[in-house]
Amino acid sequence: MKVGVIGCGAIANIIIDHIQPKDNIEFKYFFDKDTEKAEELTEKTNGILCENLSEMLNDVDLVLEAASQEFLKQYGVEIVKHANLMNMSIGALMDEKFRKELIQTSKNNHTNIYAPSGAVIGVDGLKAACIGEISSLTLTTRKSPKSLGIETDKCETLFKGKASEAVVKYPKNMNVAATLSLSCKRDIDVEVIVDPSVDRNIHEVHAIGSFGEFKTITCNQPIKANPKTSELAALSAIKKLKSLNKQFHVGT
Ligand SMILES: NC(=O)C1=CN([C@@H]2O[C@H](COP(=O)(O)OP(=O)(O)OC[C@H]3O[C@@H](n4cnc5c(N)ncnc54)[C@H](OP(=O)(O)O)[C@@H]3O)[C@@H](O)[C@H]2O)C=CC1
Ligand SMILES: O=C([O-])CC(=O)C(=O)O
Repeated sequence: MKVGVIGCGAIANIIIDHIQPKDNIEFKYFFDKDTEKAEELTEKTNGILCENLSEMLNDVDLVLEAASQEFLKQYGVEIVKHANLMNMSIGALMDEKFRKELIQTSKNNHTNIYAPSGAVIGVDGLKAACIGEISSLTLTTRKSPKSLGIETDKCETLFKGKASEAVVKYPKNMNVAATLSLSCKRDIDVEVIVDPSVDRNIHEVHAIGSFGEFKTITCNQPIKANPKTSELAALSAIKKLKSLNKQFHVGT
């Protein structure tokens, strides 16, 4: 599988460091608006540096988007006309008009869109549970001021509302709210808490439905290069990428 990478920051670096020759995944093209970051990955992989997206589109099986919601909204539809898409900035897909256009275009062009579970556990169980009725589904995210990009010494709720609003207000911190929402086709209830006493990115999910009830707490190790982002997000993409070459699939 030949892959083009858009966004050569924290997630892309972890992914590339973990993929081995036996995985049969070739990271070939790299683009980032920060050219130095793209150059670093190009050198590391002996790949090709791109000045724009179109330079890679006709020669890749899959584009890995690890850039931003803004990029995905602007170029996602163009990508799925040519190649499969793995997108990390899933918050962009809470925009229904964009999501429908993206999915319809991928259908028309026989390409696929993969959104890894990202920085939250339990998406597998939630997808299964949603076959039945879900009566309540909430996400409480607790992050340090550094992770949220603010300065404060007070622990307080910064936001309470729907996932669709959270991904707009916190585009670099609340993609998990979109993953949970889209995995069960509802705009879930979200609370964002800034807590100076934590050094992890913590996501608590509480689901109640006809299946029963579950509570999960993911205490994520932030990535040093970008404390907004948790290591698990990159690891979930690695697992998903590797699964695309496999015949045996465990879990939903
Ligand atoms: N699904 C999930 O659970 C999670 C998703 N994410 C999301 O994944 C994405 C990548 O995260 P991460 O690797 O930590 O981010 P980083 O900021 O470390 O890396 C992203 C890189 O992409 C570049 N970039 C941003 N917008 C564009 C654009 N329009 N065109 C070209 N390059 C662009 C950035 O440049 P610059 O720095 O100059 O903006 C940066 O170099 C983010 O959107 C993040 O919010 C993160 C964590 C969890
Ligand atoms: O990495 C995390 O903990 C979550 C995150 O940034 C996001 O959902 O965008």
